Amino acid sequence: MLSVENLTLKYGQSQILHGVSLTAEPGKVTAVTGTNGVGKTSLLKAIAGRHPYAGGTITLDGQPLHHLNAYQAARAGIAYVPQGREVFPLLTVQENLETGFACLPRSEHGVPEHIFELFPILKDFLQRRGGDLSGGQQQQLAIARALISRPRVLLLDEPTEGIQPNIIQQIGRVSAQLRDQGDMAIILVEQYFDFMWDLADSFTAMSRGEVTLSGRAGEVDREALLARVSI
Ligand SMILES: Nc1ncnc2c1ncn2[C@@H]1O[C@H](COP(=O)(O)OP(=O)(O)OP(=O)(O)O)[C@@H](O)[C@H]1O
Repeated sequence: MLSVENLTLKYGQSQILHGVSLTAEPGKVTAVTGTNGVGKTSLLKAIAGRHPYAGGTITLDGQPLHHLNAYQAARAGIAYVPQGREVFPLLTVQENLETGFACLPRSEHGVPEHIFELFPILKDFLQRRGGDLSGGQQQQLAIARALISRPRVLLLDEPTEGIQPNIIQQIGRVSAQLRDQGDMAIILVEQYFDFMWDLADSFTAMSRGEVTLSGRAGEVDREALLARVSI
């Protein structure tokens, strides 16, 4: 289980996160939501070692992760699919996937076949450049690349943004499949309410760097949560 406690984060002098706490259990999708600029991406960046946090603790299965950098976080089992995907446009799909090997020992350098079962289109396009894929295909590639390291925690930052409905459905199905395997905790930052509502097992809503509502599916009031996502 990933546990974030009382996390604070700053960009220079401006404090963005003010004591955020959440837990993400294996076999569950934990949704983090809120309007633009409330600090959702900053929270994921802190967990993924992409930006230092000022205070608080992050633990994975009870072990404190002491201010890891991105490489160390990946080695610890945390995979991050950034908003905007960050696919390398001039590298092929194959090469993009291989960048996921960076934190693995050489003996584990191989693209697991189940990745192509999740995203069959990638197998057809292995030699195509990342930049020539559609937005939806790039999102699939970004998720596939994150899965290469067999993470224990998968961080998805607005995976539906700018994606057509049929690919959104596929990303929903894949996320549910990964969740149902039971060994991976998924944190989903999302503003597309229905997608998140249908998929997630628990919800955390943020406003101005603080958690304003959290709870499990079935316990959280839909309208109260919706009000925190709508502007
Ligand atoms: N590198 C940075 N330097 C300074 N301020 C930043 C930086 N990155 C983000 N911010 C600011 O921090 C705040 C939170 O940004 P963040 O991207 O975490 O929010 P968000 O909830 O993910 O927003 P969105 O839904 O628009 O992606 C915003 O006010 C943003 O302008």
